[in-house]
Amino acid sequence: MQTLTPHVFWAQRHSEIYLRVEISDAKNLDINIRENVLYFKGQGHGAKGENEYEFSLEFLNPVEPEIKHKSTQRQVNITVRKQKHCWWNRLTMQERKPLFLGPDFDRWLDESDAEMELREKEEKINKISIESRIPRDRLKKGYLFMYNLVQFLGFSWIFVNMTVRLFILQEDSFYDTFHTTADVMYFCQMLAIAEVINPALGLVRTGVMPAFIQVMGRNFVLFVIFGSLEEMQNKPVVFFVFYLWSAIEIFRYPFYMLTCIDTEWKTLTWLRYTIWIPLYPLGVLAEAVAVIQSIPIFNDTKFLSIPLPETLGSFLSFSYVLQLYLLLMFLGLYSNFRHLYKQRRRRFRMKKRKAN
Ligand SMILES: CCCCCCCCCCCCC[C@@H](O)CC(=O)SCCNC(=O)CCNC(=O)[C@H](O)C(C)(C)COP(=O)(O)OP(=O)(O)OC[C@H]1O[C@@H](n2cnc3c(N)ncnc32)[C@H](O)[C@@H]1OP(=O)(O)O
Repeated sequence: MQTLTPHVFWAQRHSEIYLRVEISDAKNLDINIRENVLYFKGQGHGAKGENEYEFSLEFLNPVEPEIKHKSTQRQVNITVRKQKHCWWNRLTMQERKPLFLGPDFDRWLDESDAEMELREKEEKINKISIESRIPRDRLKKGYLFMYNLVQFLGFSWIFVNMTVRLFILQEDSFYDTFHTTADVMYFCQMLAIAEVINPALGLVRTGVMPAFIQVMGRNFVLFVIFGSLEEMQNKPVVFFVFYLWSAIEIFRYPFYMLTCIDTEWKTLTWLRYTIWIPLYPLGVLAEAVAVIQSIPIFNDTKFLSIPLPETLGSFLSFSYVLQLYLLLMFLGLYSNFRHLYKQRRRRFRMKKRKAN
């Protein structure tokens, strides 16, 4: 068996070199790159029958040392990655083209065609990634739409129920708000925990902290102050707290529902980003009144108080937690008021920019 040089054909793209070695049924292949030189050795069937074949090529520019090769019945295909994404003037370091080397016209492209091919490939990838995002987007919007719809229905029921009772029973309706609406309020506020989870999972573009302050603040008042103290449940303050909470939500949730279907109703947007200005401080004030009214009840009943060792006194009253909570409440009000103010400015600035 003699050692011969095979015919080798080449083509390039911006990031790769393709070599086609004209030997069929190749075996015992040893192909590697050392110091930017490709060494090829192998047995196979070429123009002069079954022989050993070998060649080497020193590349014009640096290439990656790892190569991919595949031997078929007709040829050996080699792919080498360029270190830099660029177009080469020729393949080898030596200016004169080796005699055994020629262009692979099946894969040959000039620079501008290769660029076009690259752009087409990128466009295809972008299209695929957009297409794969569409069902996920639909699912997300569907979930948010349903969530907002359920909340809207819940808070509307509370608001309408309280309004009708106010018209019919007038002041008397203040005293049984809890017994007539608490179940629905429990349901809506438990569900509202999703409002902390949604931004945490990246389902809505907003901060986790404002939602956490909002949901935890309300749930503390609802479950701890009203829910656990029967003495609080027939106080008029429940009416004011529930009325103020639901008054904002009957605008906020339909506003979100419309954003889920990429629709905007200007009046609703204005209401969502404006009526919190009087409602939020009033809501916090009503909640603060509820907390203050509950302090003597917690003190008298010792409910939720922590028993202490005798040397330190008998109980650590829950009223200390409530006093701390009152402070937190005003810090929460400040933080969320600032957040909502920023959201309002961002929203109306965006609209102005769109109008110009
Ligand atoms: C025991 C531990 C306790 C620890 C806490 C202690 C602190 C206690 C402080 C308590 C203070 C709370 C008082 C409060 O309870 C009183 C009241 O509620 S009174 C009634 C008036 N209240 C309000 O007006 C507040 C209403 N609530 C809110 O506005 C939100 O809950 C809030 C998190 C405060 C702000 O919402 P957000 O940050 O989401 O702003 P945006 O509405 O502008 O939304 C931003 C973008 O996200 C999209 N988004 C958001 N949610 C949804 C959704 N559910 N579905 C679809 N899309 C949603 C929205 O469209 C915006 O997108 P884009 O910018 O693209 O338009």
